[in-house]
Amino acid sequence: MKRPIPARAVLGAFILLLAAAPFVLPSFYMTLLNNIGLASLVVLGLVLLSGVAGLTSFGQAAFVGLGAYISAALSANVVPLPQALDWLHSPWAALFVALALTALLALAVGAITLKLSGHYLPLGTIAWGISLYFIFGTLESMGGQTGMSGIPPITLLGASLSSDRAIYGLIWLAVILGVAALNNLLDSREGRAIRALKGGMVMAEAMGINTARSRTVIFVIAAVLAALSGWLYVHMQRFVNPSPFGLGFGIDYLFMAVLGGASYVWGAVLGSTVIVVLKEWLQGVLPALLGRSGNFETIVFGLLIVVLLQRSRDGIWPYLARLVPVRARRIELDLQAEPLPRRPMPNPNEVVLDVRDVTRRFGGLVANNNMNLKVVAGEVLALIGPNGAGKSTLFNQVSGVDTPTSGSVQFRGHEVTGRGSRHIAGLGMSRSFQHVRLMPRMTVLENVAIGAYLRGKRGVLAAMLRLDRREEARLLAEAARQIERVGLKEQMFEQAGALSLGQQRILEIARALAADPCLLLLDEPAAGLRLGEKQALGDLLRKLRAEGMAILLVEHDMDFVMELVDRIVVMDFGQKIAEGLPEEIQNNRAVLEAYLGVADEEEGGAGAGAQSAPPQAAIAGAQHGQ
Ligand SMILES: Nc1ncnc2c1ncn2[C@@H]1O[C@H](COP(=O)(O)OP(=O)(O)OP(=O)(O)O)[C@@H](O)[C@H]1O
Repeated sequence: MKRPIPARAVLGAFILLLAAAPFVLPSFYMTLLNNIGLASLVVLGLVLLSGVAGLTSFGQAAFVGLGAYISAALSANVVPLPQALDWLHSPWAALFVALALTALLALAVGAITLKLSGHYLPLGTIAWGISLYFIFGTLESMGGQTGMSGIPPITLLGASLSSDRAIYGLIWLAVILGVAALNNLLDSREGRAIRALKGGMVMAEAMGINTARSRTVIFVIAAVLAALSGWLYVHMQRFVNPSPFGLGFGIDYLFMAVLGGASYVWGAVLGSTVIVVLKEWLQGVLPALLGRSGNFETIVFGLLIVVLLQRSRDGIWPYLARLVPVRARRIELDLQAEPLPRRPMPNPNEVVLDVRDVTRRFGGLVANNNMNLKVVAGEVLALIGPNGAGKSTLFNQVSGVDTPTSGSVQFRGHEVTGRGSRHIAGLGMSRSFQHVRLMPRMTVLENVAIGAYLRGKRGVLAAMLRLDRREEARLLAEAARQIERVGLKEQMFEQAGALSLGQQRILEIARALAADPCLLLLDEPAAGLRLGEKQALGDLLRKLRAEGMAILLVEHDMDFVMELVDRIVVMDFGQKIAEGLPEEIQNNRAVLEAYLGVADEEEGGAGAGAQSAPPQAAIAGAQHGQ
């Protein structure tokens, strides 16, 4: 097996090669490299948007056009300006105007399109992609479909970047800075929030992440990167017309992202390189081979997409990474980092959660019917009941995933009925899920750090510029402490997807604890755990209870419940049928009936059997049998 090369050495070699290129390569290759760099900038945005966050956009070429057209209009004096604003005609000033206007338009377009989900979102991006393209064609003052020339080159330190060789350095500087900024972003609090978008809105919002904001932020970043590419392009070509900004190019960019490896930042450069070079080569070879002219390369690309999607959805970056193994930078943990501030715990016996007459109807089905329960600080309350009793539905009403049809939920004295889960998480309620919701490709440490999202403040820009390191060290140290606390220290740097289901459940508890909650909602925490793991979980929950935490859990494992909890609420058909101490519940006839379907004693049969069995075993046995 090859020894991995340090990432810095590979990057250094790559930059050296890039720096040497203008001194050794003929003009044709400089044009090719420029085109690769320009495409890479757009595809970088797509990696963030589609690969990392799962939002597919076909419309990026239109943003390239926007950057190009705005800069062309300003710098070629198409827009008449008063003399005081003459400086706006410089390509550099035009760059800032182009980026700012593109960001504004992306905000507006994003506000409409990003509400769409599933395949409606890509369709939405196609719609505005086409619209913008046609708008460019209608700009008569800029030559309409024919286009316009006379756009000045960029000048830098008195030198005019009018040749391919001259502008090459600026293009690739932008690419390298773009790669660095995105890598920095993804390795930060906001980056984890963006990566969590792929895990679904419910999990991300429950961790306090404003998913709508995160989606908008990456949409704007991707649009600005595309506009930057457009600016460089238009001042390199010194000519603009709508054709390079149409839907076909939008598809090409997406293909570059998929081919390179949509979830790898460097995959953007790889995908762009392969497609730009292949296109150039095929455009020469295929017409000569077939004896007539035409865009035959499009057919080859179509076939290539189909093969790629079937054989390697992760693109070709993983193959390259295997060929040249790079030693990834391991996250550095500073366990001495100043601990994050903690929220004050509720007073002993303070009512932390108060559920009053909560009813939730789904059409004709009443999943929760006038449910009432209270959880006090320093108590573990179990919510039990047969499958379909309505426990998870109640969890959703409490945690803000869903809104009750009627009734109210109060958390620490705040009315939280119908407030979103993000708001409730901010007040100190944190949860795990019945079906684990974590990011399988992120490490255990990073997954748990998502839970601490609300305990940090540094934003996207600070992350890109690496100004967030102190806070980041504190967040990671907190995540590491919670991981140790739940007993997953050995697995800290493993991918979460490689853990057993039981360990993944424990990870979710660590993630919930990283939020510093005062109420913990655990949905079937013991499911899939081995005996030793269950005992360790029980010990942990007892310790948390002793610290004053309130815990509400849904659980089917009756041995686990009876040994651990202080009180039990039993549900059946959406209603509360019993409430009391574990020993009271074990002897409660209504509970036995609910679990075993026991009829009145007089009817005998199953009822008689159930009566003779020890109640706890009867409940547990019935549950397992379901
Ligand atoms: N979004 C929904 N739309 C329609 N019906 C729903 C919805 N969510 C839950 N239900 C129904 O509400 C009832 C209660 O379901 P719920 O998942 O809350 O039960 P549960 O007690 O958590 O069951 P389990 O122990 O199997 O998880 C079920 O009949 C279920 O089919």
